[in-house]
Amino acid sequence: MKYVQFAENRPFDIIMLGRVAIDFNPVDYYKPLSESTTFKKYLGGSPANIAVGMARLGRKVGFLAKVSKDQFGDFVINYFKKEGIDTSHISYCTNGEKLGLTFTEILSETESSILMYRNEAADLQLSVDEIEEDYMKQAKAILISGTALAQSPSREAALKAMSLAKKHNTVIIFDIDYRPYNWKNADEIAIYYSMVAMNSDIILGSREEFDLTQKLIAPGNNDKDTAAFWHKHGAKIVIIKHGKEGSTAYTNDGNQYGIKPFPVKLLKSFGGGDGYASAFLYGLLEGWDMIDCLEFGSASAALLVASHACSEDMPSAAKIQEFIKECKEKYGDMIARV
Ligand SMILES: Nc1ncnc2c1ncn2[C@@H]1O[C@H](COP(=O)(O)OP(=O)(O)OP(=O)(O)O)[C@@H](O)[C@H]1O
Ligand SMILES: O=C(O)C[C@@H](O)[C@H](O)C(=O)CO
Repeated sequence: MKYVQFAENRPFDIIMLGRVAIDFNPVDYYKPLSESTTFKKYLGGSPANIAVGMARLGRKVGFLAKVSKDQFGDFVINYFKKEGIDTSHISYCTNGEKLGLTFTEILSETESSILMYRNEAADLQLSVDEIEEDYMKQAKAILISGTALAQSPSREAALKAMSLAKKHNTVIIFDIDYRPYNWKNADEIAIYYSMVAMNSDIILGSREEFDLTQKLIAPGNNDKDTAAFWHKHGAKIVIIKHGKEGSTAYTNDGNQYGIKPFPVKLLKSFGGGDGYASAFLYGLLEGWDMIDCLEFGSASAALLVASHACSEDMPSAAKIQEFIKECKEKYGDMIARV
């Protein structure tokens, strides 16, 4: 075992559970959203973007979700199919719930934000009935996105998937992925985030996301204490991201590995985390050393924050390799060992 033990001979490398949405990113950017008139439509939602990223890196990906029974729901299913993602466990909502819509505001070369419409969101309608034990044991890993925990019935569906994954030694990855919409209060966030983090092999989040997760059980931790806390509770890899300051992976053998971001011209501040997760997990499944997984993740993240889309611009392995090579030639070694 290098860092985590992936079960061999399973048809799926990873199954994602959580948010699927539609992104509308402005074509006429560098102005407030209130003034933008033209948008480009993309598949969106963090786990959906990660699914596309990993599929483009050649991994076999499945997805557990509900989508709206309309043209946008069809768009998601067709897009996933085109990318080679298994849609056998994606079903349509039956009570008129709609896919969430996300509008990106790109104000300037350094400032961007998102505006989400997620009332009665389709992805939060996933229920325990849709989590089949047989599907969970067909995957090497499952990724649970934190937004799936924001409301029932998706909350219980995520917890059921986690329990079944545990039963079948499917590696559990928790991407905290905090989005304020749909949560009621900070205690609720802390209760459900910590429940999943306690059972996860790999936890990915920003400092703010770890603070939210630990609010009730280990408040006020710094990064090292945070990692030690989750290692004590069973996590094997804890990744703490600090946006353009870079990120650090803490492994449960007591080592830590830091990576700086690759220099790029930022277009939007969203999607970096999704590029990072998909390329990092790809490296881990390939059995690479931690620092190489981080480098790949950081490079994909940089390509994503420099791009217009979060899903459509997910790079191939060759593109990431080429980008790393070019950056190293221009700027020297990116690896910040800490
Ligand atoms: N300005 C930047 N230039 C290059 N890389 C960046 C920049 N900002 C972020 N990144 C990369 O993206 C990674 C993830 O960013 P961040 O810490 O904001 O995660 P996140 O909140 O999960 O992102 P997301 O908005 O996708 O959910 C960073 O660790 C870094 O590698
Ligand atoms: O759904 C979101 O959180 C915002 C989207 O713009 C984007 O697709 C994303 O998920 C980035 O993490």
